[in-house]
Amino acid sequence: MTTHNNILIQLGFSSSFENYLKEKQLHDWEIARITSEHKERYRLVNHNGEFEGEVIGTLRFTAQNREDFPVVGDWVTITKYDDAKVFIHHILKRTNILKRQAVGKAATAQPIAANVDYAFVVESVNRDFSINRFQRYITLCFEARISPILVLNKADLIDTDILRELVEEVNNRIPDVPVITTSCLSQSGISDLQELILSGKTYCFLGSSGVGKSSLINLLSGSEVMETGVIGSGTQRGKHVTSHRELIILLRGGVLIDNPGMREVGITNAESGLGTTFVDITSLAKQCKYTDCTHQHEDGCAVLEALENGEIDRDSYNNFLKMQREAQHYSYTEAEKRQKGKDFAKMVKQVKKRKPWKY
Ligand SMILES: Nc1nc2c(ncn2[C@@H]2O[C@H](COP(=O)(O)OP(=O)(O)OP(=O)(O)O)[C@@H](O)[C@H]2O)c(=O)[nH]1
Ligand SMILES: [Zn+2]
Repeated sequence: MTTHNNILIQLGFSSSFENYLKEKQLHDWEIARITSEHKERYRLVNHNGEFEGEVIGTLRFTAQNREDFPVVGDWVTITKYDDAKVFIHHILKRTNILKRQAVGKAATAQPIAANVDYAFVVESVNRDFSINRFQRYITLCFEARISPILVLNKADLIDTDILRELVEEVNNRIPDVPVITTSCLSQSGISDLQELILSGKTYCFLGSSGVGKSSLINLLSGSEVMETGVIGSGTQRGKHVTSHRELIILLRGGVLIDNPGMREVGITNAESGLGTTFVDITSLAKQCKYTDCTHQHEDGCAVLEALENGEIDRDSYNNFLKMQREAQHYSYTEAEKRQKGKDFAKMVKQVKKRKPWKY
């Protein structure tokens, strides 16, 4: 039993899920984690190996939208009906969910991954580099209650001095988020990245196309991907190797999520994340004369004043306005906002407490 528990913990199972099982009287059920989803066909993994699954029963009939179905990273309860086939009955309460929102379709956020602890936000240091984009991704992470880690990849393409300057600039603009530099070509910094990956935690990779996410994932997983035979015991051993697994379990610990949806995660729905990325601006905003100040032309605007005095960065300010507009466009319901505000404050505390890394 202990071995089973250990494997589940390695796969990302934690006390919050355990508490949920107890609370809902589900603790006698077998549980598994979703590793991929394709048209309502699921792949799952647990201490007994890998399975194919489908959603049945109450879960299926009460599901109203896409979010009510399992996504990659979800923990679910299962029953086996065949050697490697299972029915999925319940989704354990998610710690968070990452969504993708097609531009122009304000109402349809598509869930792509659940229960993600950390995001590696990747940019390449050559021509497309943008701190604003970093800020926007970080905001998205905060919104989803995911702790961001910034990765400046393709370090081989620029001078060490310039790289150092870039890191300094990022640290100045985004002080409370860890920054590391990597090169997939020379493999420098890859071990730093590896060190950040903790056993039992789940990581995703965000960033524009071509910045090197796949290359990083390949280097991190390499030969160390946990194969079915290692996870499974007895009859399932080595039998059902999943070729398109989107949840990669590293042998040395840690779970990486790499699915196609992740590549399209844009920068929307970011309103409640604004407060952390732009903490200087939002705290100033409280001193504005008008509570509904837009910080663009009003009398007694503390933000504009600080901008004039050079106390806040103009790029940050412009970026803040842009994101504020986007966030309003994709705004949440009031109830959702209230809940998010609470969760968010808790998360900010956690991130600050966490910060075990220094550049
Ligand atoms: N010079 C250099 N090239 C790199 C590095 N990392 C990745 N590349 C190259 O950059 C290109 C894009 O890398 P990918 O890993 O496919 O990028 P991606 O972020 O996964 O891109 P999408 O799949 O489109 O999201 C490839 O040609 C890589 O070989 C690096 O550290 N240095
Ligand atoms: Zn103002």
